[in-house]
Amino acid sequence: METAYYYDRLIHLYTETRSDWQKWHEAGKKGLLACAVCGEAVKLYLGIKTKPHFYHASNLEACVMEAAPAVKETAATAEYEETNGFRLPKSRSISTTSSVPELSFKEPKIIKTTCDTVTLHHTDSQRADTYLHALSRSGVHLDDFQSKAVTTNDKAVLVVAGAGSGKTRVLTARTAYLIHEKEVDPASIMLVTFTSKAALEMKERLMKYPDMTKSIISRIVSGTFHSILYQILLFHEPDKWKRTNLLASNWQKELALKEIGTELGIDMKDFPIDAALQLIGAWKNSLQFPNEIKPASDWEEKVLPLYKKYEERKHIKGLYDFDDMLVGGYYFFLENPMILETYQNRFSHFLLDEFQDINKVQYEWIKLMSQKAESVYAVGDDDQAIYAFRGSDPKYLLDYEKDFTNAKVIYLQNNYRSTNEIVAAANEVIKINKNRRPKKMAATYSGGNPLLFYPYDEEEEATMIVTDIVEKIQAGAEPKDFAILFRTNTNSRAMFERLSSSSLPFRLEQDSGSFYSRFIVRSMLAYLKLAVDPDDQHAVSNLLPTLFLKKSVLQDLKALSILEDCTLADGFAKIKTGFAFQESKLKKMPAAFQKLKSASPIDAIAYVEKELGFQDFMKKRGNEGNQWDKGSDDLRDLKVVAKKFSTIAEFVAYTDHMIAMNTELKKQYQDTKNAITLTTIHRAKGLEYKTVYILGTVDGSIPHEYALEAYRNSDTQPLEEERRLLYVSMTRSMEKLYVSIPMHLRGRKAKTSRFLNAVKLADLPKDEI
Ligand SMILES: Nc1ncnc2c1ncn2[C@@H]1O[C@H](COP(=O)(O)OP(=O)(O)OP(=O)(O)O)[C@@H](O)[C@H]1O
Repeated sequence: METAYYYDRLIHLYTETRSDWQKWHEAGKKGLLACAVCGEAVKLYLGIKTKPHFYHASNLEACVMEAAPAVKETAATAEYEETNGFRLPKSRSISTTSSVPELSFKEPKIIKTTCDTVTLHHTDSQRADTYLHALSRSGVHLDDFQSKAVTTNDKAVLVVAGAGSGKTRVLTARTAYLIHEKEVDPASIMLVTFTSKAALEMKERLMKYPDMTKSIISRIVSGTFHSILYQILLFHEPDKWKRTNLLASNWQKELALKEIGTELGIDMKDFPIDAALQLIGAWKNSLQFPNEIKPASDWEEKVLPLYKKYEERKHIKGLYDFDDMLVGGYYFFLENPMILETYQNRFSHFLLDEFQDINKVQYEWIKLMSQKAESVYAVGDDDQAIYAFRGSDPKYLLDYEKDFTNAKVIYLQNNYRSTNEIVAAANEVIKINKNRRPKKMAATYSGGNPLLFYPYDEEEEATMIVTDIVEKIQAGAEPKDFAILFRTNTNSRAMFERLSSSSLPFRLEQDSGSFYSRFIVRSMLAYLKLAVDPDDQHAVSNLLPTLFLKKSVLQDLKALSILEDCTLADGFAKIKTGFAFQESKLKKMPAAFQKLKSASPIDAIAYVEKELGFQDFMKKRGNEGNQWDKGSDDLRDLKVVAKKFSTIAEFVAYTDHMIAMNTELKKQYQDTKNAITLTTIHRAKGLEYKTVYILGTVDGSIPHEYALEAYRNSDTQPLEEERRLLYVSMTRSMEKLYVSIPMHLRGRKAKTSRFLNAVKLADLPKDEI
């Protein structure tokens, strides 16, 4: 059915405003839609594959579309007119006979792949080595590439392990092989992993290998660069590196930077400290020290003095952070050649995981340590290098043969994780990158094609995904089978909200707080909150910076409200700042709050923006900060939500509820193993899921706007890293991959990610709908 009653208005799906579908979907859930034939409650179906339609919640076959009356009345369009400072929607009549609007439902497409684009590499059961025989008998099968990688005798080896090619298997088998077949003392093996979890996982896997014992495994030196170096430093310089001197938490570093910034006269309120710390970390990991840096942008210029003082402060106070473990460790060995020699003599075999994400200090340290080693064995995938912003550099993997003479490079090109169709599509995307080792992954089994779908915007995207997950769970899937991947935390807002209002268990893997607590968002919401509650102190303190007023004005307002018996909102008119222009602006505030009270949230936001100086504030403050998050994006995102509400009271109550849910749900599902994963692509690295959804695959999101900006300035590296991010996200999927291409993002028309130009599309086969 394509028609239904919304209250007493007859609506038609394919002749009315496309942007209303989400509103109607929600109305259906609240029982506000009725069948145009029988009057029974109906809902609006918004899923990925099947065309949207109204359906009876109780009986699917109850009425047929033909019986529905024709739509005659007028419908709102996306056009607006200005009245008294508010933007109000203009009405325009349409009829059922009008042509289908531009934004009708866009059918999903599949990524077309031909089976001969990838050929399966054959595996070989002939094992020359006794230990590999034993491994095979115990269930650890290795293909030809893997066997070759495990048994190589070369001194410097680079295993280029494509996505899902079993690098963990190879690393663990290689470790066991060295011990059992080559009789290497486990204590002379150093196994470096990207995370402590990976080190633990490898030890657990090793336990299942033939002739492995706990005591053998415990003698292997394994862990992250940080943990290994820290143990060494703690052993040699226990006082300097004692635990109590560590700035272990982010908040400790943030506090230090905040104090330094204030000392330097920088306004640190809402300064993006996390991004500054990230840049400082990247500099340190690339062994760039404050006096040598030539800032390459305004942002770098801003952070450089903070970096300098931050280092000085730690030095004076005898403190250190995680990056110091690496830099300190490297210089410790440079300055103590005798100790260096002891370690060089001790470690004969270095095994290095995730080599594509190694940074300069780690690399230099390994080169130093391994000068006398029998083998340096690096495993990584240049197509999965995604940590440049932290100082990692794939060039070490790309230039391996230049740095390690006579290095042998072995490729693992069988992907055991994903279907042929997913692997082929991912190959097509990544092969456009120039800065890579050419390779082509081959899959080991076939399945369904990856699918592209086209929601109207991020709201509809979230709804479609939830519908799809619910259907799959009803058909037997489990919540843990699903991952929803997004580029940056702000891309997860709508998805988080939709999952929160469903009963699906999900885990949000992110550190940042709620979208509604972000600087620009809470500043704008402060106006709306004061319109609803003129005595909301919290709102006043969030609003003051937008009017360029000091924090202390809150105290003045409180005093005024008592002395003059008025609300805090009315008090604005009586504030004395000493600047005539500012005071005359403040005088208008109480009337403005009154006006806002009766406006719809979207009109109210437009009014605050244009009439109350918020746009000026945004220009001066909102876009401050780093290249990833922009205040203007947040405001546009807020408008997308605002459109869904007709009163400010409802809207602000919703935002408060979402802030509470952010904390609540994090706690609720923290330990639930069987939950949907909602995570950034970065955090999904190394993981695999049966079904993966990629959100917002449009230009400006993937690739991120900062990479496009760099590209416009002739720097292609960030764009290549963004392409790798798409590759990593595609290859997390084992069986089903859904790529979402919203037609609008943050209220603006969006364009399909340029990365998808590399794939060929076809219609979804009828039997798959
Ligand atoms: N020879 C093999 N035969 C069958 N399955 C294998 C083989 N090698 C690896 N696998 C399986 O393939 C999957 C992918 O392996 P693994 O997670 O080690 O890949 P990876 O190289 O680390 O992937 P990525 O780099 O994409 O995270 C795992 O489920 C693993 O058990």
